[in-house]
Amino acid sequence: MKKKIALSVNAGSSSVKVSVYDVEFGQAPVQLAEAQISGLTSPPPTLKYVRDGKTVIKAKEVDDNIEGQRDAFSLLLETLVEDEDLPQIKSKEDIGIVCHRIVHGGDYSKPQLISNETYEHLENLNDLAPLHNANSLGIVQLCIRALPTANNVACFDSQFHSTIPEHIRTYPINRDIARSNKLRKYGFHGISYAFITRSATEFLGKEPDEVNMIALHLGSGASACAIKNGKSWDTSMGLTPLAGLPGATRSGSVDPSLVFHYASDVGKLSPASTSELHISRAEEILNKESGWKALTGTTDFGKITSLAFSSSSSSSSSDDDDDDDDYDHEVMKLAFDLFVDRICGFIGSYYVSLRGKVDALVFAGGIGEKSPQLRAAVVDQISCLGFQIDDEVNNNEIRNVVEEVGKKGGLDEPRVLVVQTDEQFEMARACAEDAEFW
Ligand SMILES: Nc1ncnc2c1ncn2[C@@H]1O[C@H](COP(=O)(O)OP(=O)(O)O)[C@@H](O)[C@H]1O
Ligand SMILES: CC(=O)OP(=O)(O)O
Ligand SMILES: [Mg+2]
Repeated sequence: MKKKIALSVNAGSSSVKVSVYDVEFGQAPVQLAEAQISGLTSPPPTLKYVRDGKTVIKAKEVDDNIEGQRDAFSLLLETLVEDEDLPQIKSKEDIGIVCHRIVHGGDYSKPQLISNETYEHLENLNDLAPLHNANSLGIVQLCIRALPTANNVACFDSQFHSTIPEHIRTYPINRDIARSNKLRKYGFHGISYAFITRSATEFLGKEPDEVNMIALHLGSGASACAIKNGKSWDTSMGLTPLAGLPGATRSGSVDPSLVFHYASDVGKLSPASTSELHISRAEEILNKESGWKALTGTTDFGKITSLAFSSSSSSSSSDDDDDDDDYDHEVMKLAFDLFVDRICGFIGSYYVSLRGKVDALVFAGGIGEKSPQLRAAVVDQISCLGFQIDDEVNNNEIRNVVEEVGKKGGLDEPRVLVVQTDEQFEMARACAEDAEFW
């Protein structure tokens, strides 16, 4: 009977989450601890640490030396190794497997043990996920050096979407160039969609190949996914994680010509390019200088929501303060309404693409799980399709992995669920099942 301690590392665009599992080959991983640093795009970043299901550190501000995902990971690893009440990791040698979330996996259709060859292959994909892949590979490098006894495994966000049919994943461009440059829809957040699909299918009491859903992963990066017979049928992100819905610093889909009218130097390499990541000004503008940050000045959608719903005629002491409050309220409401509009656009399109056979709409990700206002606004706009929110349940704190927030209507009426997605668990689960990583 083989047992190992596994770390699952999820480097998102605004956070790094690391979970520790006791893993037995072929069995479901058992979580021992979870540490995360969030708010990397809205400093100061904060550290949260949970051991044995109990919160040890709730939201400790960490100092400004945390420059990015790699620094955040170092601090998380230190937190775990130095915790005397986590006896399973007394030293770094106790860690047997590290599962890394790699957002762009190109054509890989299963997780890969990271050898020199895989690493080089993945490096070539860095430019196609400019907020993710190079950061994750930085963490992989650190693990190779700091944890020499561990197997490093790459798990891909794009893998779940390998089932998208050709007519949906193809862009209407020259076919030879598309083939040679591998230009097609890949799709991301797939580790999360795999978790969502299994959890929601079990909750609905259906067989895996008989469930149709529209799932929304709404976090710093946001996407929608149409799931047909348990498999990805379409998703809103594309060749890169820029397409589709807007995000914390991303524009989402805009007219492709827009960027050429935005500034004159957009074809040039950005000064922020490094030897690991080549990024043009155009990509930098649309990936890092747009989205909620550009529109409202904050990447925190919780703040956007509360200001959007605050009264615009507050009784501030001066006229200037009143003007500021009005501006905040107006621009936050604009951002909120814009997001609802774009999300509903995808739901409508996927509802038709799935021929109206939809068992459930699922909300997940930081915003999907924590914003009852957003869920209510979306469901209200799509009520013509039969979706209905239960206001009382929707406003309660979400405690279980899957919770129903829709009104329980007739048998044929689509359900509305919230899934507390867990990408770290999904990666550890996949690694526990594959003998190659043991
Ligand atoms: N109470 C809240 N209401 C709305 N949005 C929230 C709330 N709390 C956190 N968020 C949003 O969730 C986002 C983080 O989502 P998450 O999925 O954890 O991010 P990442 O993409 O880094 O993995 C934050 O950017 C924040 O905007
Ligand atoms: C793919 C993606 O955008 O991921 P995240 O939301 O974690 O940044
Ligand atoms: Mg994420």
